[in-house]
Amino acid sequence: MSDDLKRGLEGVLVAESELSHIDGDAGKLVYRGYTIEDLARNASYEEVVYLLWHGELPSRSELETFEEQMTAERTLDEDVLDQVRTLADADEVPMAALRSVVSSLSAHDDDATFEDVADEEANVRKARRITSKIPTALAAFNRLRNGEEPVEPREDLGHAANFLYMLNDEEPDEVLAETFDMALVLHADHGLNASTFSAMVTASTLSDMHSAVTSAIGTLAGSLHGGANANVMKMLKEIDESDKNPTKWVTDALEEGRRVPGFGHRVYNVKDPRAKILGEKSEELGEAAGDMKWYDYSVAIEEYITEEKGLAPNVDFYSASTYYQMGIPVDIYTPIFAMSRVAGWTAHVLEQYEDNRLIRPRARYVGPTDQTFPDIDER
Ligand SMILES: CC(=O)SCCNC(=O)CCNC(=O)[C@H](O)C(C)(C)COP(=O)(O)OP(=O)(O)OC[C@H]1O[C@@H](n2cnc3c(N)ncnc32)[C@H](O)[C@@H]1OP(=O)(O)O
Ligand SMILES: O=C([O-])CC(=O)C(=O)O
Repeated sequence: MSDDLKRGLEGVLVAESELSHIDGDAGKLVYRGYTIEDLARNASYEEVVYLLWHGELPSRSELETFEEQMTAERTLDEDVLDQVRTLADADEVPMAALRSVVSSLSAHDDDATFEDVADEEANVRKARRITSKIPTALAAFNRLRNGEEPVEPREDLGHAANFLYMLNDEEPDEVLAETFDMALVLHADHGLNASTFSAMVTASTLSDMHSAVTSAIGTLAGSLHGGANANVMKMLKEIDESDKNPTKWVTDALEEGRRVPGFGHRVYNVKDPRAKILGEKSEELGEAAGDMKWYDYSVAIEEYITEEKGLAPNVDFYSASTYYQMGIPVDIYTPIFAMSRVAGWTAHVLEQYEDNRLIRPRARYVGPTDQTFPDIDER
């Protein structure tokens, strides 16, 4: 047993996985051997989900069947919708609302059990239901907190387009639907990131799929992980409202010891390939709107931080200005990340159950030893 301390488990190999691979020096990401660039350009989110869960890309007929199965699970049970309403009325934080709702989905899932948690077919069905229902719950939550009634899912729209439709009560145009679909593809999996690892730890105790996804949502919410996308947009807006240019604002922030959201990564030593693709999308959206402000601020910050700190943008940096220009509310950026990443979480949970070993590391004890228990009146 080694006594080397690996803080944050940095670089520690804890599992074998066939799902995704990151080459942090080359800035390359693949899902099951397909490059992220190829998938972003050619695959729909549904195709990527199928790839992650079933090991290969679907044929046309397999995809049709899969899309029908996903579509059939979109509707929320009335009780769950009531819970969404209650959370919206309480003005709950969107990630917390999502965490609570996903947890309670098990109450209405016939496959939910703590008995036979590793049943693969049941787990794929549960993963399908959770993945299909998250967009409905999130769109309904956003509408209800704004005093609007939820919009029923449509069967003739894909996963991405249907979400935007339910969010806005308006069918998105092709550019918006395709951009959003691509964003979902880009966020679907990413090795053993913290939230995925969290899901795996939960599954490794032979707890169930709903618990694993609930753990993962809680983990994604933090500002060092998925929560950074909303913080990037808050920063861009703060810059816009200040009398400083982006470079000055960031210089001051760094001098105050603040971290700049959307920069740095545990695995990438170069620019995240997803940030490159999202940066292009952000630029295209700016050009289409005739307003390059958000993209220009982002580029100025990227140039400065790369030069000054040697840090490159991660996925959260350009997703922020992309979503903003699509009219998506800032505080649901991280729930949208979850809406996509649920594919990866559940795929890793399936892998974990397949070859399970309890995940249980150790801490080096540095506390006091040999203490004598004092009587309560002597403390
Ligand atoms: C989807 C995702 O989860 S992508 C990541 C999203 N998170 C963010 O964008 C938040 C900002 N980024 C960060 O906080 C970090 O880069 C992390 C958490 C992502 C990675 O952190 P780690 O691998 O633990 O690197 P670590 O925190 O040791 O940083 C190394 C050095 O770079 C600095 N650094 C890293 N990121 C940043 C940043 N965004 N702004 C300023 N300095 C930074 C650290 O201060 C540290 O400097 P030091 O050695 O002088 O103390
Ligand atoms: O891999 C990580 O540590 C964080 C990340 O980029 C992701 O989860 O997409």
